Order: sequence, then C-alpha cells, then structure tokens
Amino acid sequence: MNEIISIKGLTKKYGEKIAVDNLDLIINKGEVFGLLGPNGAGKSTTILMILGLTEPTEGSVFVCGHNSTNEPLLVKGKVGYLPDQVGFYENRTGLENLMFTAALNGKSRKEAREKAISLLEQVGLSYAANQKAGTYSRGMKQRLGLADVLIKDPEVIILDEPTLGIDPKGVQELLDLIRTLSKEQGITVMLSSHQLHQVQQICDRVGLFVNGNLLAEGTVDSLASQLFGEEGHQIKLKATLLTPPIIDEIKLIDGVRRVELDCNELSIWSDKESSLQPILEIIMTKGCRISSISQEHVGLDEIYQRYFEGAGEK
Ligand SMILES: Nc1ncnc2c1ncn2[C@@H]1O[C@H](COP(=O)(O)OP(=O)(O)OP(=O)(O)O)[C@@H](O)[C@H]1O
Repeated sequence: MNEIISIKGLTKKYGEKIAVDNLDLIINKGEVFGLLGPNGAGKSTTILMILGLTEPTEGSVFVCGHNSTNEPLLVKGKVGYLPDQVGFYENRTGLENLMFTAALNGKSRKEAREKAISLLEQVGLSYAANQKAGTYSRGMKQRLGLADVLIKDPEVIILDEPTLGIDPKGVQELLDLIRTLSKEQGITVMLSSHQLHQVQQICDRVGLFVNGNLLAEGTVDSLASQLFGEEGHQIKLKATLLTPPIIDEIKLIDGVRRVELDCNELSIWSDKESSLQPILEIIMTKGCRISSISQEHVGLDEIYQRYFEGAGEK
C-alpha cells in the first residue's frame, strides 16, 4: 500500500473556533512530510486527530488502512509519536528508559537490551547510554525520544516541533537523522514545524497551514509557484544585442512565464529553476555578451514574510 496517511474532509471545531478546516491530504510510504505553519495554525490538532487522540468534528483519517477515530489502538501500533515535550524517567539511564519501553511493547529482556543498544548507537547516544536521562540536554532528550519511538518498530513516525529549543548543531544532527531513517528504512515521517528553513532541508513535501486551512502543498519549489504564480524564480540578466526575436525564443522555454526587456537588462520570471540553462544557450548562440546574471529564488523568504511574520514565534 502506497498511501500511509489518508485524510478526507477533516475538520475540528472547538466551540466557534475552527482549528482545522476541511483538510484533504495523502501521505505516501517513505515520504518525509512537513506540516508547516505559524503558531495556532492547526498543526497539533491535525496530529492529534491522526493519532486518534482527539475526535474530528467531521471527516476521516486513515493510517495504514485503519480509521484513527474508530480503531485508535490499531493506529497506535503503527505510529510512533514524539511530542514536543518528551517525558522520561529522569532517574533511570537512557538505556534503562529504552529497555522499559521495549518491555512494555512485549520484547524479552535480551531483545530489549540489544535493540536499545543498537538504537542508542543509531541516534548517536551510545556515549550517554548509562547516564541518567535527567542529566540529558534537550537535544539529547529529543534523540532519546526518537530512539524510544523507533523501539516499537513503527511504520510511521510523527514528530511535533522536534527541533524546538535545540542549538543549531543539534538541530542539524537531528534533521539528518530523521532524513536517514526515512530513506534507509522506508519509514514515513510527518513533522510539524514553524521553522521554514529546517523543513525545507529534509521534507520531500510540505503542507502550509494557516488558520486551519491548507493553503498549499507540494515541494518547497512548487509551494513558491503555487503561492506566487509566475514569480517563483526571477532571472535578471544584462547583455548586449538583446532583440525582440531573442525574447520571443526565450518565452517558449519550458517554465518561462514572463519576459521584460528594459534597455539592456532582461527580467525573466519562471516557475522552474532549470530555465536558466536554455536561456543562456539562446543568448550565447546569438552572440550577445553577458555582463551580469542573477537568479533569485522567490520562495521561502517571501512565504515566511507573508504568512509567518507577526504570527508569533514560540
Ligand atoms: N483544546 C482546545 N480548546 C480550544 N481551542 C483549542 C484547543 N486546542 C487548540 N485550540 C485552538 O485551535 C487552534 C489551532 O491550535 P493548534 O495547537 O492545533 O495549532 P498549532 O499549529 O499546533 O500551533 P503551535 O505551533 O502553537 O503548536 C488555535 O487557535 C488554538 O487556540
């Protein structure tokens, strides 16, 4: 089965407040999907409905073919959930904490120990295996949390703001780890974040949530073109001998939406980053001399300014 999470018409109302509004979304096996949105957008509420921890007002969620509302225990068996605040037994070591979770999930003591040791290595915590969890930094706790989730052999992992409060180096390591897990073990990952640049690094696809609505979903590149249309990429180029026939030829290139010539400066808007190469080929074969080129990616920064600024960072 390719569809791992299937959401249809999902709505959650708290009184008059619509936290999630008629959401349709499909997440496929092995994908890393980012739920992106400012505070209060509806990300956590969506996650809770996927996990079967809160009931939708309308609509449905299926995870690995199980209905989250009617079969929450079956869903729980498939999904590992890492909340934004992970709780451990602070007086037990990292290893003991993991072995405890493994035992709760039916593993024998020997199996639990082997698996816990292997996971501690995988998440880069072997050195702290015998250190009390209460002494772990936030980044270490998040990594231990990931190991704790993986010990249940989940098909899907859902991470709520996994990088919150971690220093930049720790963030990078955690993101790399999540990406590796997904790509090497085929685990489907959904993570929520309001950190645009982090999500861009590891997600195959992103859904942009604002006020309970999914404004756009796709790759970060396609988000930019969905939200900004023809202004996804802007190429500016200064060259000699630019003529109307050259401009007509450039307009035919795949992805190119608009071309303007002002004196010897050409502005080209394209929804594809790859348009640059054929543009250069045309200009150079016509004998034009290029004096400057710049390509601006109208994307994350614009999206951030438009949808996130003023929404309040945590
Ligand atoms: N139990 C609740 N009762 C009433 N309103 C709620 C409840 N839970 C969430 N809300 C409201 O629903 C909206 C969506 O909240 P949610 O926590 O899903 O957003 P979020 O995108 O996860 O935000 P954050 O990034 O701050 O965690 C918010 O306006 C919030 O105040």
